[in-house]
Amino acid sequence: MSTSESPVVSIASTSPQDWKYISEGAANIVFSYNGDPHRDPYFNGKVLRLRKSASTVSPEIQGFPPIDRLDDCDEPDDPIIEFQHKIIQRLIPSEYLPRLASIRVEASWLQDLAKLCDSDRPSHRRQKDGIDSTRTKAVLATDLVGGDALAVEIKPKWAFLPSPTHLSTSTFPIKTKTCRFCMHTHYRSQNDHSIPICYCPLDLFSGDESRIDKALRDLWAGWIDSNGTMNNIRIFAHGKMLKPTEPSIDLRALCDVLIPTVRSLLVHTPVLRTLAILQRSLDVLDIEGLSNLWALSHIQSPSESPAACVPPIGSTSTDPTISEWTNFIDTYLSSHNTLDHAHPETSNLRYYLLAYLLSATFKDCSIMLRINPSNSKASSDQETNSVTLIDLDPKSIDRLTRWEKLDREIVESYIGTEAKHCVDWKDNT
Ligand SMILES: O=P(O)(O)O[C@@H]1[C@@H](OP(=O)(O)O)[C@H](OP(=O)(O)O)[C@H](O)[C@H](OP(=O)(O)O)[C@H]1OP(=O)(O)O
Ligand SMILES: Nc1ncnc2c1ncn2[C@@H]1O[C@H](COP(=O)(O)OP(=O)(O)OP(=O)(O)O)[C@@H](O)[C@H]1O
Repeated sequence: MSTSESPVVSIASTSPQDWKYISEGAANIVFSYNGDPHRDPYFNGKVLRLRKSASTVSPEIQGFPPIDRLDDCDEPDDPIIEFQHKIIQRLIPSEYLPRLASIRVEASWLQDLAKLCDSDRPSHRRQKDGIDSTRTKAVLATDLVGGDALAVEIKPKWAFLPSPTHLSTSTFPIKTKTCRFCMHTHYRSQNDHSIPICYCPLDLFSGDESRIDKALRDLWAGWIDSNGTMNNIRIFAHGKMLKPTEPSIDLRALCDVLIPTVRSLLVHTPVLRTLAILQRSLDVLDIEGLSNLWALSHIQSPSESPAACVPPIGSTSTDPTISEWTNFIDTYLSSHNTLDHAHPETSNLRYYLLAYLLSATFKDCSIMLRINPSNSKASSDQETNSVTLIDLDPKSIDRLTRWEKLDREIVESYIGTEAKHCVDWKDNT
């Protein structure tokens, strides 16, 4: 597949009917190429990742120019392409990443695809959003679920307990005992009693085979209990997402194949450990410490208003450009460990803001595990099992205010509950 530097090809040489719905998240919807492999070989083994927009929001409100004013050449490539190429690949070896390329798309083609896929989409997503047909560029990526392989997607979420250094006296006893994911699950379960509650990411990230096994069995139980709607685990066969209630599935046999194979893949891949180290080291202050540093730097700044008027965290900051990200990674790789994180300097506020944003990317990505059928004939081109990280988009700095508020609400909702003890992998090393 071409890289971001190559000429951008157009989707128009395929028909919307050639694309099969795979799945979607909050921001993107993904289709796999299912057309004639000889007519359009460029698209074989690829998925199309399209941005979504809120159903009721007009393009002007989303901040995009209206369609008739968009010059095709003006729309930049989706930011994930350059971000993965120039930033993520300096932290994660490219063998664990899908290949990405930019592709031209057209409004009428996208609108036809939107009609075709409507019935495949989950109703809670359909009510909220749809394919953003004002975009003129999308992303082609390696298809990680197609072919004969089984694929398991795990969204592991937060890998660590925070460093106690910057926690307040009230949050310290809670946040150092129960992990953020388990508290978030508890918070959500107050409004939705059907949420599966067993899975703990610290088991999955523990490096300990029996705890990884427990995490996988908890995810499996969540998959069954939620009828495949829990977003922390998805299972695909022949490019299609499975539901546990599908009559053709032998659940026992599937579980017996999947859990040992996925466990073995996870025990042997460096990906989980790398993710955990990145998440932890980039979120070294916790949102509480970052918020204190933000407030301090605004109080100290002579041009700012008095302390009482400190703006919400991140609200007056701009999103980093790619060159700022590049400088950040240079500093992270050369000097992160030399900084005194227990006493962060206000002059380093921007560094810590970017670090937190990047940590958020690694807290929200997913791992795609491909398991090839063991009974297939051995051949020279037989694929091996693989582990790939997906959904490594840059996060916007305006999320910081929401993350700070959410952190407060999650912890407050946990006060007074019987605290779950989540064991951090760092305590075992
Ligand atoms: O805030 P969280 O931890 O709930 O994470 C959001 C995810 O919810 P989850 O907890 O995985 O169910 C959420 O996932 P779902 O839509 O719930 O599948 C998104 O991944 C969201 O990121 P973005 O809007 O795609 O950039 C995620 O938002 P960010 O926190 O990454 O901004
Ligand atoms: N390269 C790929 N091959 C196969 N399936 C994919 C690929 N990339 C994404 N998918 C599927 O599409 C889904 C949505 O993609 P993605 O996670 O990138 O969207 P998102 O909106 O950013 O998600 P989230 O809400 O979790 O942030 C994934 O959860 C996965 O099931």
